[in-house]
Amino acid sequence: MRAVKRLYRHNLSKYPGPPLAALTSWYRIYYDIVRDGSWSKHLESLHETYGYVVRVGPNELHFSNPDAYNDIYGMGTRFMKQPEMYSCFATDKSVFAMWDHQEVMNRRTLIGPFFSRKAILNLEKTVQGKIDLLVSRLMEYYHANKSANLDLAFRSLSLEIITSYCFSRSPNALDSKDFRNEVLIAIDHTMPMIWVFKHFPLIRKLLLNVPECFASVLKPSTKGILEQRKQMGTQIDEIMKDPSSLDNVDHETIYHHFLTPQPENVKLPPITRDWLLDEGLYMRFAGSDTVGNTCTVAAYHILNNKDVHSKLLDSLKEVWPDRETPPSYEALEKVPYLTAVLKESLRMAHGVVTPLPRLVGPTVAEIAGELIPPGTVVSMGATILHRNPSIFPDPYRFDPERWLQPNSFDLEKYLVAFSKGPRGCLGINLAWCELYLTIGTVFRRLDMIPDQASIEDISYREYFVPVHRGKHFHAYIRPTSA
Ligand code: HEM
Repeated sequence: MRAVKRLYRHNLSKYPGPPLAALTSWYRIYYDIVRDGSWSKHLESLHETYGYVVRVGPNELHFSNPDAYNDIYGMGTRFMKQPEMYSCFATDKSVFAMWDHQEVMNRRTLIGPFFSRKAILNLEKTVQGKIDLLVSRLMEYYHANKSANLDLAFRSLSLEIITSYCFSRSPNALDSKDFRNEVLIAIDHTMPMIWVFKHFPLIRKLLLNVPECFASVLKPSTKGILEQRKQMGTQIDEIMKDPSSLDNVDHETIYHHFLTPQPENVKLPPITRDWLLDEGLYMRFAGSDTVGNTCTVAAYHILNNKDVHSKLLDSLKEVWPDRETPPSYEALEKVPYLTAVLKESLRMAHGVVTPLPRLVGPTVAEIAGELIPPGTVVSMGATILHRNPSIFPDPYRFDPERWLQPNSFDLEKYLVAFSKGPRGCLGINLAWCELYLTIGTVFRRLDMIPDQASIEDISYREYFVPVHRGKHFHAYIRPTSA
């Protein structure tokens, strides 16, 4: 009876899609868990078969029409994030997982100045210092005549930057042997669990409440989450016990902002350990692999395309003639070819690969010309937009020139790696700063040669963010000649 209702008498019955998807959420579970992070790939084939709007779950629609992206995520939208998806990161109290619109706006206002362009410009020297350290670590591979794992190297760098900035602590990620830092290993073990957490929330609850003495006997994929919480919890305990300890750090941290007393009319939850822990864990996750992945994808394509590589180096030399004297971040931002390379890297890396689910309501919403009933989960994946051949011809080709044409400005609205609107990326200024300084510095100072590279090295499984598995992209390192 329920099956008949879902198929024929549901308010989404008129939308095309596989009947099994309309009947049960096990359809999605199969692609998330059994086919191990392959949902967004599958969505591409569903759109080829069923058109621009597909019923992909009993209560869920996915769109591929470019206009839909703005209707779902753009400025002025107020759709709630789908709780089932956002709770699976086990950071329920973070701004990322919150859904009350006003509360989110208050929280974003509180932390916004910490990630403003002004704050990031003040941070430039710190970021450049960490990148210089990465370059000198990579030079050790030159002296040892060994190839370096660039995936881990870039992720170690972004982890180091975000941890130093947000918490004024260093995980010493760039000092770890072969960049195998324990936080990165914990993230790698944790990410595949998100689909289990999403579809089976009871497992998440049980796991997070497991006594520490049992944590050591859990398998690595679950132990990593608990370890991460424990490490960050220790710092928060110290701060909550003695807030004046924050006076001794050399720059502001996220805690300085979160612990600032707010006017009474600003609706914010009381400061608790759980809140600070969830914010901290999410910030570290949001700020590390996203930037690291984009750098890896950039490096892979630059090094596998001689023309792009030499044009990039020539354009960098114009603003950076003396190898030992780096220009400022603001000077690098003005190098058109570097900017084009970074935009193309963001397009190919996507940022977040899982379509970001939003809940329509409280009234009917118009999305790409369709009237969608309240309670429907809607989404449109960035991969679908970034690979749309009518917007980005030959979409699998890394082609920075597409961003340098007279009408390239029109393309900007289709680059959605940072998403858009009221829930767009909060760390976007920091991300751009890291991308300019990292790719600028690494390619001005180092000449790299891929080590038996294939596109497989940057192919990914989808665990919300892309996780590059298998061999990882390696390259031999040598200094540039001048
Ligand atoms: C290349 C780098 C980055 C990319 C591509 C990226 C992408 C994104 C995307 C797509 C979202 C929306 C997620 C959603 O709606 O569920 C997001 C949100 C967010 N990002 Fe980033 N991000 C990057 C770097 C950073 C950095 C460095 C930080 C610093 C901590 C950061 C902090 C955040 C936060 C806090 C949110 C949640 C905002 C909210 O829900 O209101 N991101 N990011």
